[in-house]
Order: sequence, then structure tokens, then C-alpha cells
Amino acid sequence: MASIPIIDLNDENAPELILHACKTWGFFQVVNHNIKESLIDEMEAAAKDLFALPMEQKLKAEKPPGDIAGYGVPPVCLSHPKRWWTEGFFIAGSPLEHARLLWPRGHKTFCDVVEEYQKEMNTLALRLFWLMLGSHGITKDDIKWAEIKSPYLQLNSYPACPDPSRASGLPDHTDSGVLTILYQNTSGLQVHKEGFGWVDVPPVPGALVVNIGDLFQVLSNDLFPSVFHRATANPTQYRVTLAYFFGPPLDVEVSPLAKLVDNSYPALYKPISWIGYRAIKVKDYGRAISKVRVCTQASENVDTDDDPNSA
Ligand SMILES: C=C1C[C@]23C[C@@]1(O)CC[C@H]2[C@@]12CCC[C@@](C)(C(=O)O1)[C@H]2[C@@H]3C(=O)O
Ligand SMILES: O=C(O)CCC(=O)C(=O)O
Ligand SMILES: [Fe+2]
Repeated sequence: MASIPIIDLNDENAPELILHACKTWGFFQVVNHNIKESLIDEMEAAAKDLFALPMEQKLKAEKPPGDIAGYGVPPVCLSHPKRWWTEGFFIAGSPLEHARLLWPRGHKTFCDVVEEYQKEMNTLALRLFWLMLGSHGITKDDIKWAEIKSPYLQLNSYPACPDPSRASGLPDHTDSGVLTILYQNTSGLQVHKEGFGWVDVPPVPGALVVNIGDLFQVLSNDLFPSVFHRATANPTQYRVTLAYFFGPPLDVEVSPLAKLVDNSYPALYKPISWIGYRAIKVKDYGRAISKVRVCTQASENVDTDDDPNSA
């Protein structure tokens, strides 16, 4: 059975293993990542506390239409006409305003743990980002926005579903940012792999799941593909996941990195910001990436082993 690679960041071969995983799967699990287990436990407990609030309380922090932050159904569910057994809470910066609505007294614990989690995840995302790009000669001077902290965190809650044949967790989608780092307390994540179909990503103790988002596919000029994934519904267990999204500030335009472009491998994408890309994606979740492509032929011919961009 195929499964996504598990990579130990203390392994001296970690950079090559990560590059290979990104090119072949767009997904991997990482262990020895330096994020304290106690912080992940606290963040998981904070998410569970939030979702355990009475519905009328959660709705006080409901995401207003057109906004991204707050309580509600993840946007991807809205464009799939099916029943989705999930609720979410998206944090885009400081959680204070929403936390005050949820817990008029006692919101400080939630805010403190979210802020620490955002900070630690940003550090890990940057470490992985430079590991992936460093071997291609790309440095901090090539990507100025990377210095700005990405504060995007989605808490996903999947109550046990009495009849998984009638509802599912989260529809198949690609993430729109650069990198996503996911913690899952129990199984449910599946990744789509050509030739294999949907492949389970079992939770590994101490591991975090990392995947490439659409904007990394753009930046890397197709070197790292973003990959479809989904969450199944679990008939017996309550599932909670924490998805940290790393990417540029929402209004900063990104385009294929100059060092990954030359005459034989021209830029495959037009400059696009995360917010601009999201606007396209809301209309068409499945094929948004093709809407920002300028040239499809070259990428279709790319064989990862012969790719001049490869290390
Ligand atoms: C910045 C964002 C990423 C996200 C769309 C959003 O504008 C806010 C919600 C995010 C989220 C979380 C759950 C899965 C996802 C696909 C979705 O529907 O909403 C992601 C979006 C994304 O990566 O495209
Ligand atoms: O909950 C999961 O397993 C997947 C979550 C996810 O894909 C997301 O939040 O983007
Ligand atoms: Fe996702």
C-alpha cells in the first residue's frame, strides 16, 4: 500500500527526502519538528472547548458573509452540494475579538495558546520552506514577504457521524496558500495519488502533516504540485484537526520565482495575490489553478526526474 513519507527532521538526509516527497506526493508527515507536545495538546484542548460551547454561543462569533474569520462551515463545503459533517473556526490574526464573544470572561487562555501556536507553526513553516527552496539557490532576498508572519489557523471539528454513507467530513480540495501544517487527533485525512486513488494518512504519534498549497505550485513554477485531499466522516470517534496556513500577506502578489524560470521553462503563472486567488477559487474550487496559468504545454511535459529545476 502506498503511503505518504514520514520524515525525521533530525535525519541528515531530511532536505532531500522533503524535496522528493514534495515532488512526488505534495504531502509528507514530519517528526522531530521541535513543536512541544504540550503546546499541541493545549491547542487541541482549546479547539475542543470552543466546539463544545452551546450553538447559540458559537453563533455569536459567526463568520459574517464575505469575511474569512469566525465560526462556520468551511467555504469549500458551500461549493459542493452534499452534506458535510463538519464545523470550523478560522482565525486570521489576533483571536481576541472573537474569543471575547465566545467567552466574555476567561478568553485569555484561548488567546494565549492560539498566539503561541501561530508563532511556533510559522517558525516550522519557514524552516521547511527554506529547506525546500534552499537547494535551488533561493534565499531570503528572493522572497521578501516570508519575513512577515502568517497568522492563519483553521480549527476543524468533525463530530462522530451516525451514517457516513450519507455525509462526509470535508470535500476534496487543494489548499490555496503556500504550505499547510495539519495536526489530526485521529484518522480521517485522505490524499489523492494518481494511480492509487484516495490514500489514508494515518495519525502518527508526534507527527504533523505538511502539504503544498496552490500558491507554492505557482511560486515553484510547478516544481511542487498542490494535491487534492479530503476528510472522511468517522462513525464513532470525535475528530478535531488544526490546520495552519502559511503564505504571503493576503494582498501581496506572487509569481513563479525568477530562479526557477528560464527560456526553456517559462513562467507558467500570472502574478496573483492570495486574496485574488481566493476570489477565483470561491467560484470554482476544482480548477482555480488553471485560471491563473499562462501556458499549459510546458508543464504538461515536465518529467520530475528531468526537470532542470530539480536539485
Ligand atoms: C485564507 C483562506 C484559506 C481557506 C480559505 C480562506 O479564505 C479562509 C478559510 C480557509 C479554508 C479552511 C478549510 C479548508 C479550506 C479549503 C476552506 O474551505 O477554507 C481552506 C481555504 C483554502 O486553503 O483555500
Ligand atoms: O481535517 C482534515 O483532515 C483536513 C483539513 C483540511 O484539509 C484543511 O483544513 O484544509
Ligand atoms: Fe486542506
